[in-house]
Amino acid sequence: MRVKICGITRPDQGATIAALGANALGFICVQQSPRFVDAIQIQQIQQQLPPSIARIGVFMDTDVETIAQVVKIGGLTAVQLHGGESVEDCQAIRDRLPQIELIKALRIRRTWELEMAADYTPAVDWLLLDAYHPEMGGGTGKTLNWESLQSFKPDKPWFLAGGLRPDNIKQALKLIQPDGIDLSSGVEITPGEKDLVAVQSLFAHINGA
Ligand SMILES: O=C(O)c1ccccc1N[C@@H]1O[C@H](COP(=O)(O)O)[C@@H](O)[C@H]1O
Repeated sequence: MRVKICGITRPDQGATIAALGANALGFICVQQSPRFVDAIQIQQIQQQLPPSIARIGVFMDTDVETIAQVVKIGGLTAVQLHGGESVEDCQAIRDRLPQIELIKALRIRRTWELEMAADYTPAVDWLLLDAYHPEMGGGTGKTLNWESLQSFKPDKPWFLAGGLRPDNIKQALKLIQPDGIDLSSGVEITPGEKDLVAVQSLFAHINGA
């Protein structure tokens, strides 16, 4: 299973979280977020990481050339689209950056919105489900209704996100079996400052300790 820890802002924390067992790290490329990091900061963080770890840039409704520039400077291996990007937008990014893994996040308010996933699967590599929040784009700490996801079986692998924490991860994984999990505020002291003890506890829970 992929385990992504998102909202990394510091090289030392990125390296430690990779050593603790994360196989993907996320960088928030959304200027309005308190977890925002620019391309140079991402470059500095990623220089401390093992080559095997996925480096995922999180964008919201960003133009394709800006994304391409951050990918290049920051050394990203994947792009997560967390805004209102259309299937055509995803395809345009895929055409511009064919070597980059593409993840489309869907912020789910009502169960029927899961049907959108089928439209996106041909254009992306992964899906990601996050909880909807009226004022915030992400990093909200809000959980999805996990029972309602039990029949969610898209044609592409998917990440479960939204309000996951060391103390609820086992319950979530008992109900559903996503291909990856994605945590941000649930392993933080303050936005952008990760709680390394909480990250350690997360891996202990996942690994059944
Ligand atoms: O974390 C942010 O600040 C953020 C801002 C804009 C778009 C996405 C953002 N984060 C994403 O939110 C989810 C998880 O959040 P949480 O665990 O509920 O705090 C994750 O996919 C992040 O990539």
